[in-house]
Amino acid sequence: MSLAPDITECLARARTDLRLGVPVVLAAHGGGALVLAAETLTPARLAEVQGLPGTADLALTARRAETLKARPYDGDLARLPLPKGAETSWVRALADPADDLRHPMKGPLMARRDGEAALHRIALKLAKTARLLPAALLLPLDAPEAFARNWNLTLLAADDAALHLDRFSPMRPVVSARLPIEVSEAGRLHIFRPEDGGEEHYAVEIGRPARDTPVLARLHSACFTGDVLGSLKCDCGPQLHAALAQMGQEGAGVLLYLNQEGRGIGLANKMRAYSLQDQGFDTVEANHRLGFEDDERDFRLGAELLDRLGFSSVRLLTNNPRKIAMMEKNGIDVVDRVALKVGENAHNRGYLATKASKSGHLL
Ligand SMILES: Nc1nc2c(ncn2[C@@H]2O[C@H](COP(=O)(O)OP(=O)(O)OP(=O)(O)O)[C@@H](O)[C@H]2O)c(=O)[nH]1
Ligand SMILES: [Zn+2]
Repeated sequence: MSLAPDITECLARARTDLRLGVPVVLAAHGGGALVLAAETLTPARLAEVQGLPGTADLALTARRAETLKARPYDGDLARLPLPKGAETSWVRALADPADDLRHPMKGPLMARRDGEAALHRIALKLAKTARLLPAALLLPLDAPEAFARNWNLTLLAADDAALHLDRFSPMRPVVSARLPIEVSEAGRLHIFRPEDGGEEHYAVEIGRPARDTPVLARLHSACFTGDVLGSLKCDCGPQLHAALAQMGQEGAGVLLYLNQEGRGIGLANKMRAYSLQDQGFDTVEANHRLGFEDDERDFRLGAELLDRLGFSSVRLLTNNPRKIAMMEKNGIDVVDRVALKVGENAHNRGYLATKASKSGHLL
């Protein structure tokens, strides 16, 4: 047992560093890279990078690259060499689609074909899991360990980082307590905390659901705008309340409140997507223009929490077939799908139609 942080803990530190604008260092066999998140890049740090030997690359996801008409030669990402004397505004304009329509001509952008993209891939995953824009600046380093030590930067072994970024973090129960709520006086709230320092997630148990029969269950992804503010742009608020009400009526159920805001891109990025939707893009196109996939959520989480609570089979309240498939794949038997069609209005009609036509939601 060592007092030093392990790779999971170093990854958590790295995410915090990137959110602050502090660079991190990736070490690979025979070299490495300095990584800075595009969203938090400052002119001072960019100038430091430009004063170092070598040329930095801006790594963008293939989704963002396609919008910018840059070739994603690496398949899932593109590497764009930082032009000499480029300012943070160049990086920002490529990373953030806010001004795409006002200033469409950003290119021609010549993506790199030579060299390796493994470190760039790790950097983009780090930026995504830090809930930042998925774009990062990488400068090759000959001696990453010495560089990190010299500048007091978080150092990550690239192989370990790649492995752990794809791994699902175990969830630990923290506490549970009685919580009488409107739909049922017999409510109980459980708090779970992931070992990787990520967001906590919650489970609301209604009544005393038996563990040996299928439980009425809802996997609800956090939506601050819908759940709390009553936003009319989506159906989340009405779905949350209808699910709880049905559990109250039946006297038993479990609602998982998963902190995967904005289908896993975070609230700031969701608001960026809303801003793009005001420019005429639908919910899926907006995610793509930002550089994200349609849905960045990991539903292994829901299965893990149900398992932790002792449930192995559910009647799932959802219109999303992916949720059903992920439950089945991860050992939870979905004996029934219970449709949850509530809250359609003039503002969210297009959004619901897009979810049905592009994301396969059941009507
Ligand atoms: N990125 C993005 N996320 C959105 C948008 N509108 C709503 N969301 C998020 O979408 C998620 C909706 O989650 P769920 O309620 O689980 O909905 P679902 O996947 O459609 O599945 P069911 O409701 O079970 O049918 C929440 O995390 C919302 O914050 C949007 O336009 N863009
Ligand atoms: Zn919502």
